[in-house]
Amino acid sequence: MNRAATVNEVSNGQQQQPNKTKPSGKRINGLSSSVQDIAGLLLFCFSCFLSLTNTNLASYGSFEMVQEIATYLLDRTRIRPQCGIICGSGLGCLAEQLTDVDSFDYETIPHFPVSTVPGHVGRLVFGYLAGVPVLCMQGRFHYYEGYSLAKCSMPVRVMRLVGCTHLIATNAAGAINNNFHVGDIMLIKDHINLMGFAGNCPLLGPNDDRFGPRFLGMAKAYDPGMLQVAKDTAKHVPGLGSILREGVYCCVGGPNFETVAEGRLLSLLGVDAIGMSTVHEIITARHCGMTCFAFSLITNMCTMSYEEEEEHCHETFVDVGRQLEGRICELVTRVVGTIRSEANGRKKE
Ligand SMILES: O=P(O)(O)O[C@@H]1C[C@H](O)[C@@H](CO)O1
Ligand SMILES: Nc1nc2[nH]cnc2c(=O)[nH]1
Repeated sequence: MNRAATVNEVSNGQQQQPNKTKPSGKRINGLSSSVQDIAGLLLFCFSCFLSLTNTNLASYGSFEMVQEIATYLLDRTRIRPQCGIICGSGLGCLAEQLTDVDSFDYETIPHFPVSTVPGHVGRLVFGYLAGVPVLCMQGRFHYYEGYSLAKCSMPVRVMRLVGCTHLIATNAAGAINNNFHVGDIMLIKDHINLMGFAGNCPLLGPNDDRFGPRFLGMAKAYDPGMLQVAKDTAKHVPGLGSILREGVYCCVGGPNFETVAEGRLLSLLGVDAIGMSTVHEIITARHCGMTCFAFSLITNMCTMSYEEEEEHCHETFVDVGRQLEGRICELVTRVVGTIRSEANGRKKE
């Protein structure tokens, strides 16, 4: 049995020891057999709960499984992407910019989860943006949909195995920073992995060195070069400079939005915007050596006082994305364009 198969079997709970229940009818510590039966039943329920919880947290997608998905896709398209793009809520328009596309609905791809959130179409789109071969995830997976963080981020490993060296992740987020406005674009310069603080991480479980190292530095998670390109782009795209911000993103599990106390706490921690994605995707991408760039579309202001009206509505968030389509597409196209020049530069060396 190979190591990756072991990872998977452990995560699916199939290799666990069967419960060793005590034979009923005997007296232990003076307890009657019916009390013991109830205690045994409770123990059984508790261990089922634990194993379910573990399945939800543990790793998903052995190297072989991810490779099978990559091969399935590469056998069906001639495009060899250099950059993966993840479209956040209301940002699916990015995929519509691609030319010469080959699309795959998630349902048709082996081992792929399905999208359950409105505004996340559920399609992988291969194509060209600014002449660069790219792979767009038109719809991502969130922890609150019931997927483990490893499963949410598994497509990033697929991107890597089909050849992507770069990742651009986008999301919809609520602003904590009160200098921000709805409709701003926040370039992510760093993140706080709050779920990781509680021991939940996409890299949980045995490490497969074919993906990346066991221990991973995250100090340069967001590539300073790509960040600079984005800032420079703002000088050339009308209406972009005035809405471009930079800040720290934090992912919470969701699907509920934050309480006032939670918003205030995250503000104290140095968070500028809160969302429900991206962090685990970036960790997974950095683990397999990808260069990362990410931004948040500010769709709402987080409710920071009890006097404020709470105005959080997913459908409205999706509309904010539609209104800014032009500038967002221009930003992403220009950033992707530099990947082509980078690759050409390397060829000439
Ligand atoms: O996929 P993203 O992170 O853009 O989605 C955000 C977080 C929730 O899924 C949703 C809330 O409206 O938008
Ligand atoms: N957690 C969280 N996610 C969001 N996604 C879009 N807006 C928000 C928000 O206010 N909070």
